[in-house]
Amino acid sequence: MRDAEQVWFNGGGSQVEAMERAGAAVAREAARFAIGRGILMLAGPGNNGGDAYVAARLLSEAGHDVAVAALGGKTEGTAAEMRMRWHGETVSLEEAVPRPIVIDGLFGTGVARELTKDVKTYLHHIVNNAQFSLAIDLPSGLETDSGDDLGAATMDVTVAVGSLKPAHMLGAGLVRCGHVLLADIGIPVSGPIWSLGRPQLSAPAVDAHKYSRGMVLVVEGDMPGASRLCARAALHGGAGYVMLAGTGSAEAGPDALVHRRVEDAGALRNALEDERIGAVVIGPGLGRSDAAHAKLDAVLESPHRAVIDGDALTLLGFETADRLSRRDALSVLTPHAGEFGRMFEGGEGGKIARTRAAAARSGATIVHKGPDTVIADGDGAIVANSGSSWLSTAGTGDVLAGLVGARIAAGGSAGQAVWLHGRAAQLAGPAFAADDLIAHIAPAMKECL
Ligand SMILES: NC(=O)C1=CN([C@@H]2O[C@H](COP(=O)(O)OP(=O)(O)OC[C@H]3O[C@@H](n4cnc5c(N)ncnc54)[C@H](OP(=O)(O)O)[C@@H]3O)[C@@H](O)[C@H]2O)[C@@H](O)CC1
Ligand SMILES: Nc1ncnc2c1ncn2[C@@H]1O[C@H](COP(=O)(O)OP(=O)(O)O)[C@@H](O)[C@H]1O
Ligand SMILES: [K+]
Repeated sequence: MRDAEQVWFNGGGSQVEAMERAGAAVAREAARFAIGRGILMLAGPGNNGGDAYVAARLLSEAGHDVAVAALGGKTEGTAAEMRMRWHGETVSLEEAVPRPIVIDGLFGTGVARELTKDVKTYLHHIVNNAQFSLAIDLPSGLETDSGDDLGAATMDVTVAVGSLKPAHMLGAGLVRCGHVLLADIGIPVSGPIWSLGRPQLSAPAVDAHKYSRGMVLVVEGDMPGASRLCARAALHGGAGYVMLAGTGSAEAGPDALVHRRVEDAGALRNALEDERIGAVVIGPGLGRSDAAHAKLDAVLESPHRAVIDGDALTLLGFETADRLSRRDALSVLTPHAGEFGRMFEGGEGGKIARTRAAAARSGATIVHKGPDTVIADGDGAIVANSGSSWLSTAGTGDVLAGLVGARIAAGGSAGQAVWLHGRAAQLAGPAFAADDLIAHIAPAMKECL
């Protein structure tokens, strides 16, 4: 957004115009929710405060009862001009009395440090005593690029100005922003970060056969239940043929699953000679023994697309970037936060920046899981909110790994799998077990055809 604004200003766009549009968008949304109730506008010293003064003026002109609570501090440039154009009631933040509607324009993308104790106390008091709260661009005290909480209050609605910022989809932002509305202010925005939308999938071609649909080999581990969840998810994720390679019982269904007896890494290498394999999944329930490590080596040395999950990620540890950058075929890593930390220590910035850096170092696609899943590769990053915190139950990661295997075996993407996984969870409703999620993959897929 900062870059887009700069390009727009360089091309003759004016800051006054941008701020008028931002303030107008905020006023429009606030008016819809205010329905005649008194409004308290919190205005900070920067451009976020500038937007607030514009919105206050427009709402007041439209007949709303508006008071401004201003935070001290030096206001300069366009924001100072907007402050001067406001002629209504103004008090200091300390003097402000809560009103039914609060609009928070203290800080936006320019928040630079923790809110002071005083500012935080006033802000929370006013927001908590309002009937409805709306943040301009970001809840004040939410760090833009990471979603880290520097003292923000929890808002009902946030009006994102011009484009979503990472904090609208990451970390504490998931709770603090409330419902996020996007206001177009006529500044074209493009960049390497997107939010995940519903994918467009197609039914198999008329002349499809099981191998052309995508064949997935799942390496069975010490915990065969995890591997089976993964293999079943691959079957329902659209794969034409799913083989479970290990020593577990073939009696544990489903019958459509092909069991191949694979005792050790040598036998796995033989199985991997099959050129029809579209993707290999290793990691769910794998275990961390030497035998597991040898199987992982066999997969990494194979020419197949690979999904690397769970224990396999921990086995790779800090060697991940080195090992994977030597692979020619696509590798998709699916770590949760703990596994990510065991592979890529430290790193600068928020989750998006750290995941992109890891993808660049390893040459892999990285699905960095959590309520704010970040999918990064050399082209950029996609952020996905699954929309179901019920996913926080054992085994759902195994289901995701199988889905990723099915999608990439069919020439699709990890993003498709993440969307299907999240949507299946929404359709499954509350308190499901990972097994139950699988039955909801097909209905989720139906929405994409
Ligand atoms: N660019 C544009 O034209 C457009 C921008 N737009 C709007 O501008 C917003 C970005 O504005 P911005 O860059 O001025 O930053 P902003 O969020 O107002 O905060 C900076 C001010 O706060 C202060 N401050 C920071 N942290 C603090 C703390 N913890 N405690 C106390 N003070 C603190 C900081 O002071 P300093 O750090 O210098 O001491 C500075 O004075 C953006 O979110 C959108 O709403 C739209 O109008 C569209 C056009
Ligand atoms: N609070 C949450 N909200 C949304 N999705 C979540 C949440 N917690 C976990 N998930 C998702 O659930 C899955 C859990 O995977 P993982 O942690 O590997 O679990 P397991 O290893 O038990 O299968 C991931 O897809 C993750 O993104
Ligand atoms: K704000």
